[in-house]
Amino acid sequence: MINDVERILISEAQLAERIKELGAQITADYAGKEILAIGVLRGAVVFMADLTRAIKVPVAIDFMAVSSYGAGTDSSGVVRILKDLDENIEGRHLLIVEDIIDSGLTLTYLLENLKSRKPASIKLCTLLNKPERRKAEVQIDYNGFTVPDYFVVGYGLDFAEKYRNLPFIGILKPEVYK
Ligand SMILES: O=P(O)(O)OC[C@H]1O[C@H](OP(=O)(O)OP(=O)(O)O)[C@H](O)[C@@H]1O
Ligand code: HPA
Repeated sequence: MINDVERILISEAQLAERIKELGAQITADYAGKEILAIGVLRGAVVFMADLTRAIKVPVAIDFMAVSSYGAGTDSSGVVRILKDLDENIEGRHLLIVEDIIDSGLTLTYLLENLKSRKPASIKLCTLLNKPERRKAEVQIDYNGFTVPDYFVVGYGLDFAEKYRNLPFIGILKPEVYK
C-alpha cells in the first residue's frame, strides 16, 4: 500500500497539530452550548474521531452516508443519501464534519437538506479544502488545510475504497489510478 504513494502531503504530526488547533477554536466558539457533530461517511470517520476528542464542550455524534464518487476520481454530481441521521436535529447546533470539499456538490446538497429540518445553527468543518475544483460555492467555517488539485488519499480518504487507513495524507503515483 505504502509503495503506491508518490509523496506525503500532510504528515501525521501536522494533522495532529492542526486538529488540536481546530478543537480549541471550536471549543471557544461553542462555549456554553452542546454540539451535534454530523460525520459524513465514510471518509470523515478518522478525522471525526480525532476532532471530537479535541473539543471540550459536550459533543453528540451522528452520521450520514452520501455518495457521489463511486470508484472514480471525479464527482458524478448526483448525490445519493445512503444512510440518514438517527437523531432529530431540530433546534440543535450542528457541526458537519467532512474529510474534503472538492467540487462542493456533496455539501451543497447536504446543507440544503439539513437546513430544511430547522436546526438552531449549522457550521461546517472540513479537514481538507480543494478550491481549484469548486463547482458550487460552499461556506467553510473551519478549514484544516487547503490542498492543491491532486487526488489525495489517507486519513479516511480513499481511492476505490483503499488507503483510508494510511495515517497521513498522501498523493498516489499516477500509474495507480490511470
Ligand atoms: O466536494 P465534492 O466534490 O462533492 O467531494 C467531497 C465528497 O467526496 C468524498 O466522498 P465520497 O463520495 O468519495 O465517499 P466516501 O466519503 O465514502 O469516500 C468526500 O468524503 C466528500 O464527502
Ligand atoms: O482528492 C480526493 N481524494 C479522495 N476522495 C475524494 N473525494 C473528493 N476528492 C477526493
